[in-house]
Parts: sequence; structure tokens; C-alpha cells
Amino acid sequence: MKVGIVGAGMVGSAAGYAIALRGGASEIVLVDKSEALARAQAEDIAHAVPFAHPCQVRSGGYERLEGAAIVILAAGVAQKPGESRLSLLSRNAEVFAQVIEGVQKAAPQAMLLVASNPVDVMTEVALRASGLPAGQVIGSGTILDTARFRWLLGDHLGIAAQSVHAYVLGEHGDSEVLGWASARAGAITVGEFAEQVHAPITEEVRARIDEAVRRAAYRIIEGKGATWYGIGAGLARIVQAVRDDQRAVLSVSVVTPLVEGVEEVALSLPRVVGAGGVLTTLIPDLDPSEAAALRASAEMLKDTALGIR
Ligand SMILES: NC(=O)C1=CN([C@@H]2O[C@H](COP(=O)(O)OP(=O)(O)OC[C@H]3O[C@@H](n4cnc5c(N)ncnc54)[C@H](O)[C@@H]3O)[C@@H](O)[C@H]2O)C=CC1
Ligand SMILES: CC(=O)C(=O)O
Repeated sequence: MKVGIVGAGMVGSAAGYAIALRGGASEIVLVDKSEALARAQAEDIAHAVPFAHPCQVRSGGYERLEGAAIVILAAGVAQKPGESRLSLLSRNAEVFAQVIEGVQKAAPQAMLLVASNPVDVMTEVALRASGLPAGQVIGSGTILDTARFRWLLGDHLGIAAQSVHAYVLGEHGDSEVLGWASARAGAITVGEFAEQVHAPITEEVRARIDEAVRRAAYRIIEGKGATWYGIGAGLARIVQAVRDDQRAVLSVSVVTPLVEGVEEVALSLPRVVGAGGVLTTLIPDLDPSEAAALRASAEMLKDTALGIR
């Protein structure tokens, strides 16, 4: 499968690298407004290929995206320390107007996988600009926040993150909702698991994990200027689910007909992802405070998206 990546900065290049290491594509094409950057990133990633799986890694203009099954959109500006994701909206919406036109000329059928922030609203921007079906314009949404949540829960419980089934819902951003009520460790609730291993999830533990997930990007950006490994791996995970028609349950963002009374809003819920893109959306159990928080997140995203229509 051919995968395009527009925006060969930290996120785009990390995604390309992770896809190459996972064997997620037969060809990867990097496009950037800086051709020199795209060329250098492609050459560097290609040098990892002999240690991984056969894959062509190239760079070039939009025309080189012809035949791509999926194109990752990671172009635009990123947050500066202390800046919120939502503050990037008008600048990145302008970038997307050019980028989506270029992608669609070369690869009109390609599924779009949006990473640029604010990713939920940018997913809606990409949907409206492309005219593709909603399930084929996928935002990485909370795939990264969910990974952070699972990692922290696994660490607290002393088990692999892979054995923790828990999702972050709503916005990929400050209003996101950690789904504690539906969280499972193995086949039991995280609360029951925590009691059995004598590591109770007290209010203090819960608050610590919530803060660590919600503020992760701010902390990492303060320390190293940007985040890229986690999202690179998350984007590669979504590509693999599509490529292999895995029907994996992943928390990703698509424009959703109805969430907690809010219509037509892009946000994250657990969704079945396969060859056709998002195939099914799942509504997890929510306690009343989670339902209210999800509604507030959906309303905020809806209002923000209406502001740029
Ligand atoms: N969804 C998520 O979980 C995450 C999203 N992000 C977002 O991803 C985006 C990219 O972040 P970074 O890679 O760190 O930024 P970066 O600045 O390293 O890379 C952005 C790239 O976009 C390119 N670009 C800008 N305008 C363009 C245009 N019109 N056409 C083609 N290329 C263009 C730039 O030349 C640059 O190479 C940001 O919006 C950031 O907030 C970052 C981390 C996680
Ligand atoms: C930057 C960003 O969106 C993240 O690391 O969550």
C-alpha cells in the first residue's frame, strides 16, 4: 500500500519512520513546502529500511501522491510552549485549503488521516474540503491521549498497557474526557483489578493520571519543543488497521452524526477501523459526570467549527 505524508516536520517524519519500522506500507511519499526537508527526511527514513521491511521511501511534489491509498496530513504550525491546540486553527485551516487541493488533484480517492491541530476541527475542515465520506476522513483524535491513559493505568496496576482497555473521548485537547467508567484491565473493571492487586485507584491517583494525560503535550513541548514519537506510532497504528482491514477498535475522530445531543461534530469515540476507514462507532458506558463532560467537549468543538465555516 502506498502512503503519502504531507508535512515532513517532526510529526510527519515520525509517522513515516514508524510506518517503515512496522512494515505498514510498500511505498511512503513525503511532501512538504520545503522540498529540501522532505528530501532529507525521506533519505534518512530510507536508511532505516534495511533494518526493517522492504519499502520505497521517496519525496516530491503532490503529483507523486498518485495511487496513494491513504495520505497523512501533518502540515502546518505546531504549538509553542503554553499555547493551546485551538489557537492554531485559523493558520492551519489556511494551510489545509492548499494542501487538500494538492492531494485531491493527485489522489482523489485517497483516505485522509489528519494529524494537524486542532485535530478534531481540522478533520471537519478536511471533510468539507474533500467531499469524501465521513468514515474516510479520519483524525488521529485521542489515539495518543488513549495511549497515554493506558500507559499510566498499566504502570499503576503493574500490567502491560496492552492489557488495559480504556479510552479518552471527545476533543484531543483540554476538554477531553478520560473514560474511567468503561475502563477495563484484562476482563474486569480497573477498580476491581486495582483492589485485587492492592493498588487502589484513590481520588488522588485518579487526579494524578487525569492531569498527566491532559497536560502531557504541554509538558513535553516545554521540555523539547514538540511531541512526535507517540503520535508517529499512533498514526502508523491507524495505517496498519486500514491496510490489513484489522477492524481494530481505536479512538479516532470523525464527523459524527450525534453525540450526547450534539449533531455533526468531529471528536473521538472508540471506533472500528478497517479497510474502508471507520466502519462502526461505539458508545462506551459513561457515568453522569463523564456524559456531561463529553457533551461540553462536543458543544465546544461544534461551536469552534461553526466559527470557521
Ligand atoms: N494529533 C496529534 O496528536 C498531534 C498533532 N500535532 C500537530 O501536528 C502538526 C505538525 O507538527 P510538527 O510536525 O511538530 O510541526 P513541524 O513544524 O515540525 O512540521 C510542520 C511541517 O508542515 C510544513 N508545512 C507548512 N505549511 C505547509 C504547506 N502549505 N504545504 C506543505 N507543507 C507545509 C512545514 O514546512 C513543516 O515541515 C501541528 O499542527 C501539531 O500541533 C503534533 C503532535 C501530536
Ligand atoms: C501536540 C499534541 O497534540 C500532543 O502531543 O498531544
